[in-house]
Amino acid sequence: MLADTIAALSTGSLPSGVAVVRVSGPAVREALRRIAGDVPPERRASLRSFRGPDRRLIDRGIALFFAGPRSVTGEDLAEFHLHGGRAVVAALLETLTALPGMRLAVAGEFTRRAFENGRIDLTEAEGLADLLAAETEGQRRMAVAQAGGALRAVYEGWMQRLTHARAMIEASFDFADEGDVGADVGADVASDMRRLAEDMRDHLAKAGRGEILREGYKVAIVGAPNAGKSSLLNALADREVAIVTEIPGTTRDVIQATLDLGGISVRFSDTAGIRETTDQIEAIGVERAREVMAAADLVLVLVDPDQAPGPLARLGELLTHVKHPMMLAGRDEVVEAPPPPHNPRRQILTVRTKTDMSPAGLSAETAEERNDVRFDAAISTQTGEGMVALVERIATLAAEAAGDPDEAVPVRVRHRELVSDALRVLDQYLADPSVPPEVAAEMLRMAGDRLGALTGQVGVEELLDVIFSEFCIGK
Ligand SMILES: Nc1nc2c(c(=O)[nH]1)N(C=O)[C@@H](CNc1ccc(C(=O)N[C@@H](CCC(=O)O)C(=O)O)cc1)CN2
Ligand SMILES: Nc1nc2c(ncn2[C@@H]2O[C@H](COP(=O)(O)OP(=O)(O)OP(=O)(O)O)[C@@H](O)[C@H]2O)c(=O)[nH]1
Ligand SMILES: [Mg+2]
Repeated sequence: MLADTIAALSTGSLPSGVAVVRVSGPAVREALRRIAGDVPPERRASLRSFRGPDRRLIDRGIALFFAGPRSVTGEDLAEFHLHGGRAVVAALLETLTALPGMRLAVAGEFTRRAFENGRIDLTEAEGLADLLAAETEGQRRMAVAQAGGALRAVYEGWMQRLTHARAMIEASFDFADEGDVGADVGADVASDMRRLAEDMRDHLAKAGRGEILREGYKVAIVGAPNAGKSSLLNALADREVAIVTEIPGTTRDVIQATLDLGGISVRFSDTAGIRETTDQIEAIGVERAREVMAAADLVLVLVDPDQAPGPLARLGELLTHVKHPMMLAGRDEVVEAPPPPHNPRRQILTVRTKTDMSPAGLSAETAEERNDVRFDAAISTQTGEGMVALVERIATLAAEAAGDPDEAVPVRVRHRELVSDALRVLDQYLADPSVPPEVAAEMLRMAGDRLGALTGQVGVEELLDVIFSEFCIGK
């Protein structure tokens, strides 16, 4: 596969000001000679006429040549910078793919070659994928750190410690008959492995933060029908995402809008008003609201204090629901379906809505009295009152939950699972470090293999297609 030379448009959709076509592999020099007339000096922008097989001019543009292994892919690599017209790019790609050994690249293939040639490890490749997908400053910072080797450094550091420990143990059983070296080595090794297990536990404790940065901080907007949930979503998104009417039970599905709050992607979900209902469609909506609530990082519980205090209109009762999302009101039994994974970091903010409508007499205190719970915020989507304060509050909570984007934390489920696997084996060893040295060494090898799978050194062949297909063509 690496024998092929690959070509692709690496810049965005056409037409564009300039388009960059990248070519990587053994036929690069020949392609440059045929199309640009010569192999330009390495790593220098050179103006050339690009010509087709008939020697006719395709375009005049910039050619760049990177000799392997000093290139992104580790192979000979050329870039053709041309005018970004559809026919211009099509003519160049046609000329290129007509050359022997040349074909179009598949998605992620340049990056995959960088990996296969040892230029980057798997966590760096994942970081690049995230960098291309980054939409907020937090996502960009996290991805650029990971693409630059922040996670790789952590995992390779751990692997080195495991390898060192194993070497010490293996040396001890080679020289076991030369006095009591073995016992001392065992104690030293066990104490460093205990520290390593702690480092892994700290790292795992931060997994949620990476996932929040990468996938977004999830905010559920819940409350009784007509509380003003969809109005809040629309006000936040600054457009009519959800239908708003004065009829209770308007929203039946989960409606989402994503905002960039201080560099963190925050995903708001508007939900169906929670109440007992015989309407089958609405009931499904209520069920979905519970699921969204359970998985959220933050639940905004909205209450319109003027609303007739019917079932679940009172905040106290509603909160019981929010805290136990899978329990149905007025029923003792838990819903049959297995509860969705309950987010342990979940926070709750109570929000009083429609402050513009409250009769003059209904002070905040009275509103709280009526609802037997105090409100964290009070808003009117009509006048905008309280909106800035609420958004700031959410932004602060999101920033706290996401933590420092520059710190190397596990960002994918894959990272969390493999580190957990490694830690499990290590803990097993630590539970009884006095096992025979052969067994101890084998356990440490197993833990190291799990980390090797993280960086792509060990048994990940099946995974590679999945990871690299995430990229666009030309990357
Ligand atoms: N035109 C262009 N811009 C681009 C890229 C590209 O491929 N082409 N990149 C695509 O991702 C990024 C830059 N990444 C790059 C990473 C390494 C090397 C490189 O030549 N590395 C060699 C030499 C290092 C040196 O001399 O400092 C090496 O690592 O050995 C080039 C670009 C973003 N901008
Ligand atoms: N005066 C005033 N009316 C509001 C405010 N927010 C919402 N409303 C009105 O309250 C009614 C219900 O608003 P929605 O946003 O649809 O309420 P909801 O919670 O999404 O309702 P369901 O989807 O039925 O659960 C509509 O008539 C809105 O115009 C507000 O801040 N002030
Ligand atoms: Mg609604």
